[in-house]
Amino acid sequence: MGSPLNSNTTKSVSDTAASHHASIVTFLNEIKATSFEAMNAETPAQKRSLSYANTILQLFTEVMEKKQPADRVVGEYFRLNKKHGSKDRRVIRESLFALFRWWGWLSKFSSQLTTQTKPATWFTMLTVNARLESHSWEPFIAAWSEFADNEHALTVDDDSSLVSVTAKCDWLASQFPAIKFTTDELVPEWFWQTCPIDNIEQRLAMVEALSSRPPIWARVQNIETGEAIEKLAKLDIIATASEFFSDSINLGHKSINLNGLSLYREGELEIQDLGSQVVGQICAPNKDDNWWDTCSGAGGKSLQLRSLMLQQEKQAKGTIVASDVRRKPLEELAKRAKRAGFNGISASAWKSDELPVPHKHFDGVLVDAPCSCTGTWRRNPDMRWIDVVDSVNDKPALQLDILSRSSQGVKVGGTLVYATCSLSPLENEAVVNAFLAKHADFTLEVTTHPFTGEKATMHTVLPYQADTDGMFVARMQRKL
Ligand SMILES: C[S@@+](CC[C@H](N)C(=O)[O-])C[C@H]1O[C@@H](n2cnc3c(N)ncnc32)[C@H](O)[C@@H]1O
Repeated sequence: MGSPLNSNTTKSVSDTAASHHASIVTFLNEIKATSFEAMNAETPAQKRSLSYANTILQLFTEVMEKKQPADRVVGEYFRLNKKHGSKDRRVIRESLFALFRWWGWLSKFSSQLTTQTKPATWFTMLTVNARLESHSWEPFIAAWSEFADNEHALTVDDDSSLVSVTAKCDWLASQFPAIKFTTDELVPEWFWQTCPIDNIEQRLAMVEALSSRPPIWARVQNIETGEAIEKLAKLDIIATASEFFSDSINLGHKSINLNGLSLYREGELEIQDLGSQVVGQICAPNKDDNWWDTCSGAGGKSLQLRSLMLQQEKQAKGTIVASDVRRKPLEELAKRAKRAGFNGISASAWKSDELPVPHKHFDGVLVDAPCSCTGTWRRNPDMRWIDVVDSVNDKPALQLDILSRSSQGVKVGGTLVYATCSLSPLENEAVVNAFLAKHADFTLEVTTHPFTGEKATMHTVLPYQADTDGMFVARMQRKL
């Protein structure tokens, strides 16, 4: 990766992004103000496609205007609107998330399709969106295309030809020759400012990964991985073992009702992205170690650390203290630990700047710091359009503060691990280097990147290396 640019440049990018966002919200509200009833819907498919178009518009506008996560907005909508069946939900949900995935291109229509009315532009967006994703609800796509009243049919001869972002970009250019499209613009410009990648191939691989969904990754606990795969197969869930960690499985892309799985209810399966699992593997706790997970949230990594101890010995004496400034996630961790039947995990909330644990006490301290979460954009494509450059720039001071305070818990000879799910060197290498500059008693250790085999002191797990979220991890040791 290159080095992030200076604050003047990011300020001008930030101003441009804010004014673009405001004009998009105005555009969406203008469409909302017009009535789709004026469209001449005759067939049942046309009527239903209008209703979908309207719902998707309401939800999309709400996410963009209120800057609230799409998952929360759509979840609340379906909670309040029980009329939708499972097919309706699928069309609405998948179209909505896809709009965010391709918004870097689709948003251009708002200002550059000047020959269309605004509602017709919305139908063009929905049609192109469905084509880019190769969605299968053809009667509704055909209806959207008719309402769009386009000079082009917006069809794809062979869906299998649109497999890469480059192919999609070429198809789009062929449909709209007057508009210029590039693959870089599928993520906001500020991403490239804060996560600069000079190498063109790596840049394209990053866009490709951020424009597709990763599979559901899970960790198997208490039982053998093969046994878990067999139990899932009996329920028609095809799971495959990961080639990297013996307790990891890939559950594919279909959503799963976890509470319907006895494997999950009995604590033998925990959902955890494979990239996130790298962090526990780099911590590599010994069976009788005492670890402190200082930003535990609901404890995804606390559970992993304990599981790694128990894999070494069923009666492993090791312990984990989990801390967070929020109480609710710690309560959730207690439930998950109970479900797994894990003893040895306790909670101690941060209530002030004072350590909630003894000084120089722990064999290992994990700081999974709050961050911009750019590494999780594959799962939350909306975040790239509702977050701003400050979501990166605001974090390093807090991250350094948490890392410095947490480091006091490490005993001499003990391990300190810093991790984020950010792809930005500002939140990663720069924070570790700033910490080391003030803490001569800590030194970096060389570790091996599990996916690439590279040996280095700091690793960024890139989403395209093993079809995961992005993560950063660095391991240090206290010398004095
Ligand atoms: C990246 S998330 C942790 C995810 C978690 N470790 C997991 O594996 O599921 C960061 C966590 O840091 C917590 N946090 C935010 N500010 C904090 C602070 N000043 N001190 C400690 N934790 C903080 C947040 O509440 C959040 O749960």
